[in-house]
Amino acid sequence: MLLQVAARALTAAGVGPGARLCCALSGGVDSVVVLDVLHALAPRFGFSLQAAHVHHGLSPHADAWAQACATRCAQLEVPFSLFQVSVARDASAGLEAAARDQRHAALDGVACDWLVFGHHQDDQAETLLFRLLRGSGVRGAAAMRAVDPPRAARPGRLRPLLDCPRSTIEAWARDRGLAWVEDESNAQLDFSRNHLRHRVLPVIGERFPAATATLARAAEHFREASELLDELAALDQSACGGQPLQLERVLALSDARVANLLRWRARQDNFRAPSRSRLGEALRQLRAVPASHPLRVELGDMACCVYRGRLWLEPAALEPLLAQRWSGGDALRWGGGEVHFLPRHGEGIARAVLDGAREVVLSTRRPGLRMRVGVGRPRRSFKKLCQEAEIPAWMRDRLPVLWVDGEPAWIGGIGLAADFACPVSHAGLVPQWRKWQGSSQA
Ligand SMILES: Nc1ncnc2c1ncn2[C@@H]1O[C@H](COP(=O)(O)OP(=O)(O)OP(=O)(O)O)[C@@H](O)[C@H]1O
Repeated sequence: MLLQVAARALTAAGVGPGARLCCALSGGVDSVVVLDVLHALAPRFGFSLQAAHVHHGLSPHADAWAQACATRCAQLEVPFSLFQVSVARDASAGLEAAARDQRHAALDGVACDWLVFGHHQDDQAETLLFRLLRGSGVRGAAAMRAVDPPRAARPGRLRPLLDCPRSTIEAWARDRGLAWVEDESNAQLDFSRNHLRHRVLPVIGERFPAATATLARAAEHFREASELLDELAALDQSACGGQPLQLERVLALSDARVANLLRWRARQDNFRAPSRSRLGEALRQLRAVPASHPLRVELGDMACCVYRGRLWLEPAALEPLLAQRWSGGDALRWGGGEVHFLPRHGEGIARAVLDGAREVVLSTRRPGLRMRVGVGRPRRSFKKLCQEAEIPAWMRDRLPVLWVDGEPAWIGGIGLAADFACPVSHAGLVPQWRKWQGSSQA
């Protein structure tokens, strides 16, 4: 039964001949069984198999666990890698979370298409209960997936035993005479999750024998709901004019939809999830303040900004700006973000002008700055340019200006000076301002 369940997950992931699988091997019963199952299925599917263990150096038994993993892989003739990481004992997110981050970062470095984990149905149920008790929302309560496809340079994640109860996995290990190590921390009841596993769930199970399967199913429902909320947010963003959002349309949505949209937007730009109370406060201000009024409400590490009927998110903390010389590079840092110089034919600033200049500097505006943005149009003051480009007052001192021999050639968020424009069929450079690292938008 275990083989069939795992085979179904591999098929669903499209694993076939030539795929490279790596078993994330802790040495515990779950991943030892996964390794065993993968080893049995490899000839049928034609994938190559390796295993990796992360040595956190936290337990006095860590060396023994790593040795047990190496021994088992040698018996199966499966290539084995050992990663040694050092976890800061005073990590602000907590020791377990820091170890987890280090583990996943190390495993992401394995040259493979899929990392395969030993998570099972009881993990799913325990995680749901734990998270609900900690106050998670729909997204936090969403189930792990059996198949998380690879993205960017990161291998995909497979959890082929996710639908199996722990008892089935342990029975397989006993029947096959497998050896595994016990993590002594799993028995410590002062860890909340262990308390749920050893004390709470058995009591629930006395009255509700199918509790584990039912809770795992509930986690699936939460995942579906969470995916639907993400889809709704993407639709709402398009209906509200994309980025930046049009405030009037946003305010036509219910509070719950605005909150969902802002949470989703925050995730897209790698901000931390805002607290419910701060989000409520932002919503109150958005609805109370006249649309023409500029607004900047801080929500944790991001700020919700409104200016001239547009709404967007940006980092709450503004990083210092340092003037820098440009000497032909692809990019310069600017505050928390960057200005990129993209080579384009017949577009942007004439390359020959930049190469022939005595000094090209990226810095902020200078007193008396005036610039002509269109051929034949008058030069306009910085203030006027900002008003036309609808740039709020609090951002104006942070706009990057490219000074070529003392003349403004480009202003981030405003555009190019007509006098510096690249003639057709000449080499040009188009400056592009990415306002902060992690921003999904240039
Ligand atoms: N030290 C390790 N080295 C390699 N793989 C590991 C290690 N620890 C855990 N794993 C992998 O992660 C799976 C889940 O382990 P465990 O339940 O201890 O972690 P978790 O923190 O609950 O899960 P997650 O890492 O997904 O948050 C294991 O079955 C195994 O595949």
